Amino acid sequence: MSGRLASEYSSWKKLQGIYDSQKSTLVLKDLFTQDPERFAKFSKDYISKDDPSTTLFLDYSKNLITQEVIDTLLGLVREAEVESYRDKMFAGEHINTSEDRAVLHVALRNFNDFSIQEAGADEVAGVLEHMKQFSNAVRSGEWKGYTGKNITTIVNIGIGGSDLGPVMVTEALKPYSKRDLTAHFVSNIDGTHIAEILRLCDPERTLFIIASKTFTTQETITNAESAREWFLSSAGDKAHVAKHFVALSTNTKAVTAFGISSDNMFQFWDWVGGRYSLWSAIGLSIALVIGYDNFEQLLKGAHGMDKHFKETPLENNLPVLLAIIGIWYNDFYGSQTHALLPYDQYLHKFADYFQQGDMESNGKFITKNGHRVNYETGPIIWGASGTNGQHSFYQLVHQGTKLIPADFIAPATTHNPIAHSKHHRILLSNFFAQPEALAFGKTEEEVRKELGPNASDTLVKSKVFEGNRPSNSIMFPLLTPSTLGALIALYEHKIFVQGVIWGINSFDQMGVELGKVLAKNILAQLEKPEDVKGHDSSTTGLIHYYQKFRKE
Ligand SMILES: O=P(O)(O)OC[C@H]1O[C@H](O)[C@@H](O)[C@@H](O)[C@@H]1O
Repeated sequence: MSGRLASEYSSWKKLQGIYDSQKSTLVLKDLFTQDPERFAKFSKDYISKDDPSTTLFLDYSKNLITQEVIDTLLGLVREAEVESYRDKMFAGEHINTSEDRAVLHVALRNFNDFSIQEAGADEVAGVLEHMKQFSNAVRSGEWKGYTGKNITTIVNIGIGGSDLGPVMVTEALKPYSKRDLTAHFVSNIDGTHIAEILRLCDPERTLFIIASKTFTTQETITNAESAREWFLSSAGDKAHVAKHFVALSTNTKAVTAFGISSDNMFQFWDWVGGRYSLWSAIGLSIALVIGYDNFEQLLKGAHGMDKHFKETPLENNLPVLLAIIGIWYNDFYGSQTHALLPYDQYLHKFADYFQQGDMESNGKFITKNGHRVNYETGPIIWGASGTNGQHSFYQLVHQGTKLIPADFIAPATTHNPIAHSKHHRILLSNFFAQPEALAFGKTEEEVRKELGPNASDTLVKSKVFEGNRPSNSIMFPLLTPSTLGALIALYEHKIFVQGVIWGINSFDQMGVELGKVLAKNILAQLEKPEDVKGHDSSTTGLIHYYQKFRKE
C-alpha cells in the first residue's frame, strides 16, 4: 500500500479518462459481436493445486470492460502495491495497523505451506485437534449430557462473525450434515430469539456453544446467561454446566469467570478477525454438524484459494479480477451496491454473510494514513438466492435507474436431482437467462415487433430492456465443503485487494462502537421519564413513548 489516495494513482486518472470517453459507447452487445473470442478471453478456470476436484469457473465477459480497461485496472493493483501487501499479510505482519495486529485467517487453514511467524500460529493444529476430538465425541454419543443421554441439539450463541459464518456454512453444507443433530443459532438480544429456540430444546440433550471472540459482547453474554439460567432451572446442580456449555473465544479470563472451564474452551487469537473467523474455533458448530473431516475439507478448499491468490500472476488471479471489476463500477460507474445472487438454495445465507465480510471490512472513509478519501469505498452488499430474487427485486435490476453489478453463482449439478433433475434444469435455465437479459436486453424494435403495430408507444417503451447491465457468473461442478471453502476465500481476498487499493484498513471496525456506547447510556435511563437526559428531542420523545407502555 503506497500510502497515497487511490485517486492520485496515474492508473486511476487513466481509468477516469477511459470511463469519460467510453461510458456511453461501451455496449456489451457490440463487444460480443466484434469479438467472437470474448467469452474465452474473459473467463478463467480455477483448479486447486492440492485437489483438482475443487474447481471454480469465472465468466467475467459480461462486464463493461475491454482489455485496455482490465490492463489499466491491473496497473492500479500494481501502483497500490497489492502484491507486496498481500505477502505482508501472509507473513503475519501487523497490517491491521490501528489495532497493531496481524491478519492471519490464512493461518487457520495453512496445512504447513506458509511459514508464519506470529504468536499462536503454531497452536492452530492443537485447537483443530481439540475440535476434532470434541465433535467426534458429541456426534458418536460418547459425550453425554448430565442425565447420561446423547446430545441431539446444539445451540450456538454468538453474533456477527461469531454467528454469520457458522450459519451460512451449516446451511450451505446441509447435505453433509448429521441429520439427527439439530443446530440452532441464537444471535439477537431480542428475547424472542432465544425464547423461541429454547422452546425447541431438551436441557438433557442440548449443548450450548458460547461463541465470542471478546467474550464481552452484550448480546452474546446476556443470551448465554439466560441459557444458563434456563438450563439450571432443569438441571439444578451447577456442576452439570460443564457437560452442556463450551466456549469459543480469545478471552480465557472472561470464559472462566462465566463458569465455563478452560477444558471446555476452544481458543483463537487476536489476529483472527471476527468476520474471518469461521475457520477458527468459531467453526466448532460447523464441525459438529458436518463432521470434522468435512470441516477440514472446507479449510483445505480455502487453503487452495489462498495459494492461488498468493502465487498466481495478477491477470489470472481470480480475487484480483473480481476486485478490480468491482472497483471499476464502484468508483467510476458510480454503482453503490453489489448483488450476490446464488442460484443454489443451500447458499441462501451467502449474501448475508458477506454483508458483514465486505461492509465491515471496507465501509470506511479514512485511509490508513488518516486522510479522508475523495472516492467511494466499500459497496453495499446484498442479494438473495435465485430464483426467488426474480420474483422480488429483479424488476429494478432490469429496468430501474441504478447500475447494480451482480455475481451470479451456481453449481452445475445438484445434491437433490429430484424429478430427474428437472428442478435443477429449470433453476439453471434462469441462472443462464438472467445475465443474458441484463447484458443484451430487448430493443424497442423487438418489442414493437412482438406487440404489433397497434401497441401504444408507452406500452412499447415500458417493455424495453436497455441491457448493458454487467454481471459475473461463477460456476462449479457441485457445492462441496472444499468448493465452498475456495468460494469464501475467493471473496475474502477480493475484499482484501479492494481495501488495499482504497488505502483503508479492512481489518478494524471502529464504526460499530458508537452505537454500542450510546445504547449502554440509554439503557440506564429507561426506567422513568425523569431519567432521560442529554438527548435530542426525537430520541427523548421516543424513549418517553416506550415508557408509556413499559411493563417491567
Ligand atoms: O465475537 P464477538 O467478540 O462477540 O464479536 C461479535 C461481533 O461484534 C461486533 O459487531 C464486531 O466487532 C464484529 O466484527 C464481531 O464479529
